[in-house]
Formats: sequence, C-alpha cells, structure tokens
Amino acid sequence: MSTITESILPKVIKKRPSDSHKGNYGRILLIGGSENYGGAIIMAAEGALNSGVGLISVATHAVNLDALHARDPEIMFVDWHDRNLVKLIPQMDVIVCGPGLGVGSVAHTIMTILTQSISAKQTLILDANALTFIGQEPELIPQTAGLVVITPHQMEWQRLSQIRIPYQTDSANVDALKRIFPTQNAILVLKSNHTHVYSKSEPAFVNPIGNPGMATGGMGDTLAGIIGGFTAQFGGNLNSVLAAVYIHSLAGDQLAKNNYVVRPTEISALLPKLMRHYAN
Ligand SMILES: NC(=O)C1=CN([C@@H]2O[C@H](COP(=O)(O)OP(=O)(O)OC[C@H]3O[C@@H](n4cnc5c(N)ncnc54)[C@H](OP(=O)(O)O)[C@@H]3O)[C@@H](O)[C@H]2O)[C@@H](O)CC1
Ligand SMILES: Nc1ncnc2c1ncn2[C@@H]1O[C@H](COP(=O)(O)OP(=O)(O)O)[C@@H](O)[C@H]1O
Ligand SMILES: [Mg+2]
Repeated sequence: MSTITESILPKVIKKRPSDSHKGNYGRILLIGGSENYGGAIIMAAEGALNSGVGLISVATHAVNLDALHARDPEIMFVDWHDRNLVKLIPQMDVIVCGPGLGVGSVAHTIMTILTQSISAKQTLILDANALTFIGQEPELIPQTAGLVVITPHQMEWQRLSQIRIPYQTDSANVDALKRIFPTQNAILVLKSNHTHVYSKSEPAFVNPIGNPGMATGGMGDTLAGIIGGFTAQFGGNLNSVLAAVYIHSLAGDQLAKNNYVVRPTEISALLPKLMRHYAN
C-alpha cells in the first residue's frame, strides 16, 4: 500500500504555456442530473470547470438548464433527449457519466449509447447510477475506452462487486476490478474517509487526508468532475487520478480549518488557487 503525497500535485499540474488556447486543455462531457438530482451534475461540472478544462458540456434533463447557466455560463448545455448526443460523444476527450443520472429509461438509453460509442482515445469516468447500471447489466460495461475510472462509495462498490463492506480488502478489490474489467485499462477510486485507489498493475494507494466536514451530499459528484478535469488536461492516467483525489481532500482540509462543514461547491471554488500554487 502506498500513500498519496503532496508531491503528486506538481508532478501532474503543469504551468500553462502562453502560446495555448482552450482547445489545448481538453474537451469534457458530463452526463447526469435527472429532474430531482440536477445539483449532482452541476456540482460535477463545477469540479471540472474550476480544475481548468478548456471546453465543458453537460448533457442533462432540460429542467436543469436555467440553474446550470445561472451558476456557470461557461458551460454548454445539451438536452439529454437530444439525438445529437451520439455525435457529441466522439468529439470528447473525457466523459463523466452518473452523478444524479437516476435509473430511468433515458438514463438506460444514454448508458447504451455511451457503451457503443466510446473509443480508445477517450477516458470514461463512471460514478453513482452509472455504476448501478453496469452492476445490473454487464453488457453496459464499456469495452473500448482508453481508460475507465470508476468512483463508487463503499455501498456502490458492494453492489457492483458483490463484496460486502467489511470484506473490501485490497486484494479482494483488485481481484474484483480485474474480474469486472478483464481487458480494459481500469482504475477504481473506492471512496471513504480514506479513499483507496486501485489499478490493475500498480500497488494500491491510500489518500491520507480529508475530514468529516466533507461528509456532505455532492462531495463525490464534485470529485468525479475534478477527476474528469485532471484527466482531460493532464492525461488519462493513474497520476492524474491520484492528484485529483488528493487536491479534493486538500481543499476540504483547508476549508475545514475555519469551518465546521465543507460545501462541495466551496471545494471547487478553491481549486484555481491551489492549482496555481502547485503548478510546475
Ligand atoms: N444534490 C444532488 O442532486 C445530489 C444527488 N445525489 C445523487 O443521488 C443518487 C443516490 O446516491 P447516494 O450515494 O445518495 O445513494 P446510494 O447509492 O443508495 O448510497 C447511499 C447508501 O449507501 C450507504 N453507504 C455505505 N457506505 C457509504 C459510504 N462510504 N458513503 C456513502 N454511503 C455509504 C449509505 O448508508 P447509511 O447512510 O444508511 O449509513 C446508504 O444506505 C445518485 O444519483 C447521486 O449522484 C447525491 O450525489 C447527493 C447530492
Ligand atoms: N469522513 C470523511 N472524511 C473524508 N472524506 C470524506 C468523509 N466522508 C465523505 N468523504 C468524501 O466525500 C465524498 C463522498 O462521495 P459520495 O458518497 O459519492 O458523495 P455524493 O454522491 O453525495 O456526491 C468522497 O470523496 C469521500 O471520500
Ligand atoms: Mg456519489
């Protein structure tokens, strides 16, 4: 077991060259936000936006449009019923699917489209209800992504892996990751008060920081967006994921110094400052 340290941040976060434009910092699509869970996809999108992705689109239920644009006019909106979603997916570097997705029929259709259209050049991050779908229907497990990152909390991992929470040991977790994704490049971010990160070839990593002030709905949605932001800009690889996990908790710890509770949106708001500090 290795511990993620602060040194991962300057290793991953790069100073921006003057001669660059938004097209150099990645294109990301976030999919989720049913009628009742619009906040989840907005929080995920803010995690991506504030970690610096060049171009961000959100595919969600139309009821979420005003709230999304009132908070974040930088983000493009796509109605998740729109057939053009099929054409949009191949244009992306990274796709985050799941926050507030729900388990309705549109969500199911979207999962099917995604599984069929994802390519080896892309990173796919699956969170929340997207994990429910792949647990119930193995045909929805993406086969062709360049990298798949799954971000369950312990109960979501129990549902997907069939490993009950007390039995979620490192070796059982890696075995399950290999069983679920036998041929894919896959990373498991198993969230808890000390999140563990597993890949199929490296030793497990533990995140030593974070605090219980972060136990607020939307905290994981925000992390999924930050992982999307880091992989879109800094590459679809383990180090980008480790840096995203670490900076999410680092922001949480800085906020908890003077606050009893940490709001997920405040974590996102702190990212540009932290990234400026650690950029190398
Ligand atoms: N503002 C919004 O729009 C928000 C929308 N959201 C959306 O809601 C949807 C449902 O997601 P979900 O995570 O709330 O529900 P679910 O998957 O049933 O898990 C909860 C169950 O797991 C258990 N549990 C055990 N260990 C655990 C652990 N370490 N961490 C967490 N839970 C743990 C836990 O145990 P208990 O609390 O009973 O002790 C409970 O029985 C999803 O689409 C999501 O995106 C949220 O993101 C919030 C903000
Ligand atoms: N006690 C805690 N200490 C540190 N981090 C925590 C604690 N409780 C929750 N978190 C973090 O908050 C996030 C919760 O994720 P999740 O349950 O998916 O939230 P949501 O679905 O509400 O967005 C994870 O990143 C987890 O590590
Ligand atoms: Mg969650």
